[in-house]
Amino acid sequence: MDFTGKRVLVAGGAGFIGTNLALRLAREGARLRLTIHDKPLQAAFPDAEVLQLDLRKAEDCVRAVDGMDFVFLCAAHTSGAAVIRATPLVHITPNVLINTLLLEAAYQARIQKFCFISSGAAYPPTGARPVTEPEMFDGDPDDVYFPAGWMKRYAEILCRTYAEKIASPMPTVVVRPSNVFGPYDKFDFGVSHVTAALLRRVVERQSPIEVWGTGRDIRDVIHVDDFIDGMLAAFATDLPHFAVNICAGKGHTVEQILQALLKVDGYTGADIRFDPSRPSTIPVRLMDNSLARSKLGFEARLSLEEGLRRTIEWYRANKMAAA
Ligand SMILES: C[C@H]1O[C@H](OP(=O)(O)OP(=O)(O)OC[C@H]2O[C@@H](n3cnc4c(=O)[nH]c(N)nc43)[C@H](O)[C@@H]2O)[C@@H](O)[C@@H](O)C1=O
Repeated sequence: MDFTGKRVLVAGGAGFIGTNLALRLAREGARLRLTIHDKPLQAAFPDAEVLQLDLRKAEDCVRAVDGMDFVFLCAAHTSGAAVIRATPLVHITPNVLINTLLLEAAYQARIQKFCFISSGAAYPPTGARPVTEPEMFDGDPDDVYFPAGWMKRYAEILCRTYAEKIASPMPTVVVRPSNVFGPYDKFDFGVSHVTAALLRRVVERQSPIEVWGTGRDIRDVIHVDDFIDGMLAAFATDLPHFAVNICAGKGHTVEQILQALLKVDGYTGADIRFDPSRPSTIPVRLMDNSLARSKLGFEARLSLEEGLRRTIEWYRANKMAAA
């Protein structure tokens, strides 16, 4: 898809996905508008228009979308296992407000296409079988993701509503990521996801290396560059509504992710301590990537090791250097 000269809103331009997406779209010649809320941009965007807004307010959503061709909703309250376990509701009200108000504002502003980032965590549990797209509503999400899962599901239903169920519809794309990692992720242990947390412990040569849970939880992890490729491929389809898994299509235990990090970074003889008393979430989450392969020709290119190597390099240059 040619973004040259297109007016593109990246809502949540200071976040992990938003920063990576905006960097890509800037390279592709888009005329960017980025919204920020309470944190500054993480990267330099000399040609972008930057608006500081509170997308939980309808009038700010109206300002955000005004004059745009395309909208990517990357603004969201997200965090890892610790927050999900301790305070599962913190992700509900703000996200419900942002999702509903920005969709409505985009529809009223006659935006050409809207992209929503859902989550693989919204699916019902399928055990060791990779979950496919039609299964999203086949039962409740896993209990630990019941609140956040239904919040994502309702936003997906709204995306379908605006695209298929009303007059003058607005095309919408829903991408369902697995566990994304890479540059500009959150590396603060209290809120970070597993890959970022373990990467930081390895790079900082912590000893012992603490791992929450048993290390046997299984996740599909995907580097953010691959995720952005998949998201933009999904955005380029000419379907009125399309929902697709963007994932690597294979699983690794938490212990395997840690071992890969140790190997890539040359940390030998690490003293690893698994702590089952620390928060864990879903034991296994695998996602099927065949729809993305067949419909979009998308497949993640980076191996786990290469994705980790690039992220470690970025972390050293940007986070360690700044500390
Ligand atoms: C896609 C999906 O991704 C996320 O869901 P998650 O995979 O459940 O979250 P996570 O990455 O925090 O944990 C994965 C597993 O890893 C174990 N683990 C070990 N050691 C650490 C550790 O140090 N930190 C963390 N956070 N986890 C650790 C931890 O015990 C857990 O069992 C959400 O953002 C969700 O909102 C979402 O959409």
